[in-house]
Amino acid sequence: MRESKNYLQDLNPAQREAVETLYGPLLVIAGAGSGKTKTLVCRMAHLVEKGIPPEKILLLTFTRRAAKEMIERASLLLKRDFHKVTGGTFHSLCHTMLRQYGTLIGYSPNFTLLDRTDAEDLFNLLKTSLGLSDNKKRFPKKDTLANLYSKTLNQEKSLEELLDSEYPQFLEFLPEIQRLFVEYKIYKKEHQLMDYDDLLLNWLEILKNYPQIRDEMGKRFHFIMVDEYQDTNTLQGEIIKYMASTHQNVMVVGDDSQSIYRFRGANYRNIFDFPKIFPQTKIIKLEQNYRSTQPILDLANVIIANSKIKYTKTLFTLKKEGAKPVLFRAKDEAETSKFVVDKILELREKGIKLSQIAVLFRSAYHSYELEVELAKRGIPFVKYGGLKLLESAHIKDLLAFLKIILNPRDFLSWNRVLLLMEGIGPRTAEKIIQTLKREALPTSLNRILGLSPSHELKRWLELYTTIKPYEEESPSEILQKIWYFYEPLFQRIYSEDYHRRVKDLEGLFSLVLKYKSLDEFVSDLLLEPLEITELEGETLDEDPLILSTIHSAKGLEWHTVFILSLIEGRFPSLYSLKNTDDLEEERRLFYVAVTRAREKLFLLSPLMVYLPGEGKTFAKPSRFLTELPKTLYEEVNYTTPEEKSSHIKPVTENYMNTHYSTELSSTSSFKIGDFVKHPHFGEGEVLEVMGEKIKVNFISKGPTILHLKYTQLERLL
Ligand SMILES: Nc1ncnc2c1ncn2[C@@H]1O[C@H](COP(=O)(O)OP(=O)(O)OP(=O)(O)O)[C@@H](O)[C@H]1O
Repeated sequence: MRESKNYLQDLNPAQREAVETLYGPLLVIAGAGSGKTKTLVCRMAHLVEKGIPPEKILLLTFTRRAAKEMIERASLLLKRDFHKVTGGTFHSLCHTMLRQYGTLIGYSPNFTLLDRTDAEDLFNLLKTSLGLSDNKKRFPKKDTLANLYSKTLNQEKSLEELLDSEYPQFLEFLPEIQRLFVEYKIYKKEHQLMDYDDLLLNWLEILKNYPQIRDEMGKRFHFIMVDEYQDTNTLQGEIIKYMASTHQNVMVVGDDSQSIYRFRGANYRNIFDFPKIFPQTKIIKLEQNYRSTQPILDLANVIIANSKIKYTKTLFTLKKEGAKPVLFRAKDEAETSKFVVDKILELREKGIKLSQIAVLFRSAYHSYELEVELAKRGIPFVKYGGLKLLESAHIKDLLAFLKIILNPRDFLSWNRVLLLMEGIGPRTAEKIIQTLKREALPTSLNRILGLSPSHELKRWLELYTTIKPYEEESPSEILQKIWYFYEPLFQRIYSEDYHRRVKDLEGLFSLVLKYKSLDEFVSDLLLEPLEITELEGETLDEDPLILSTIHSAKGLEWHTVFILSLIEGRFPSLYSLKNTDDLEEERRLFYVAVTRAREKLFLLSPLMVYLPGEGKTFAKPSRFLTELPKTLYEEVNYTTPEEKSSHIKPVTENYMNTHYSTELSSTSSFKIGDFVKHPHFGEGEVLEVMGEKIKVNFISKGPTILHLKYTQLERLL
């Protein structure tokens, strides 16, 4: 919805108060769909209307795209240019500031950013050089080490405490891990590298130790606004404290019930601690929801009412009418997919655009079955939240080339680049790197060429020494040159699927055209990794249906929302079941999913799912479903349109229970002597039937007791 010129009059009293409170600390607790984005946009416009120059405003958001959109909306509102507002993520702010002020702590302006996999590779490298990978087979792997390191910084826990609670099997390696972490820090500093956490840590260090920088920041950004405050981490909370210390003009907006990034270090307590850091804080709650109908909100309110710590708020709406959310418990995922696709087609016939419908899920793989069905029935869709572009090897290759152009001392990237070349293995790569460490290019050119006869190395070094990233060449010209060199290597290395991969590269080539500096291009790619779908840009006849993980659906809304796989072990996810805090986060995730729907909500919970190694297995309905009073939703039975003309019928008794028990009794009708087949253990003979349990003598593993409820056996004779 576009704001009108009389934007203040469009606001409700709470929103208006938030917009008109310009000075001092302000905490806005905004329920889902209560107009927090609208409030931020209007406040930004109001600041400028009151004479504040846009360059004095800092807007921190969860994604760069969100900041850009808000700034555009504010400028439309006042019909004024807002491009001087500084908007972006915490990481991008810190990155910009460190390029400018990093020299204070020993970093040159062209330091290199390490993404997560680079950080893991560095751990591997150091592990080998410290001799920790050879003898100690059970030493933690590189991803565990990177994860642990990041957690020690973000969770205010010592390494020992973290190991004790999460990886007790590695406690015996405490001194070695500690040493590794020290080496990791030294290496980064020596080679001008910063990982994602360093961006926050280093900027915070400068803010803490240099009062003159705090003053400078206070003058530069006289008004600070932070969106999605519930998903900031402890370091980000501290950065805000220092950035606003001279004037305290800081507004943060968030919804504690929508905090879903704990697993990445977010600390939802930040929102509760804000008034402690800024004792003058004014708190405003936004509780009127403009998005969903009352029946959807009733469900959402019950879900979150069970949360342990929260700012109590109850969402209400003036949209009282509306259909109750629908629960459908299909026989299996195939039936779920058919149901979802039939409903989507029905909605499309009623005039709802596909792009106004979203299918949400906890993990990207939950939609695989549905994707097949959609493809079969010719429904166009895009999927968000899957693989990030940066995780694909070919993009990492290209980035490595760009990174060594920007920072010749980025030896991690040198290593990747060298290993791509024919005739160069790890030992030669190491020799070349040692030479480069002693003597930079082009002086060391002949010495390096003497280390390997590889033609590709020769071609690369000749090209490398001619590229001048900080002078006349544009980022797109540089990328073209690299591609010219890399293309034959790319076709050789990825010979099986380079046709598919080349599509991502095409996207990258169109993206680079927008950039004037190579440094900015590389930093942006690393700071906000694009999803593959964002680059595909295929032209379709019709806007596609949205498939998305719930994390990627944050902040968005659709006419109709389907939520898949509401079963134990999937949603809530398996890893969360042991820990109350993780389980709480899953609940909030469910709340986020439900509150994305404007008019219609479908909850899907199949009775059986396919588990690798287990075959088809009975599924337990999600605890989030069983907690809900039955009056809040309508459970439906379903037969496909081919089977019946009226395809949805309300269920009179509890469909799930009856259906479930019939399946059970039919499976328990085995008798002694039956030959059966198990998807994992293979064939065997029934020795004993004990109620819901059965004892089978498998050819592969001998007598085994199985629980019929959780296993799938097929009778062979
Ligand atoms: N005062 C208002 N009058 C009419 N519509 C409003 C008002 N405030 C917000 N809306 C509408 O409500 C919807 C939700 O608003 P918005 O996206 O700003 O919510 P949000 O708080 O950011 O949601 P969430 O946190 O759930 O993502 C939008 O369509 C917006 O235009």
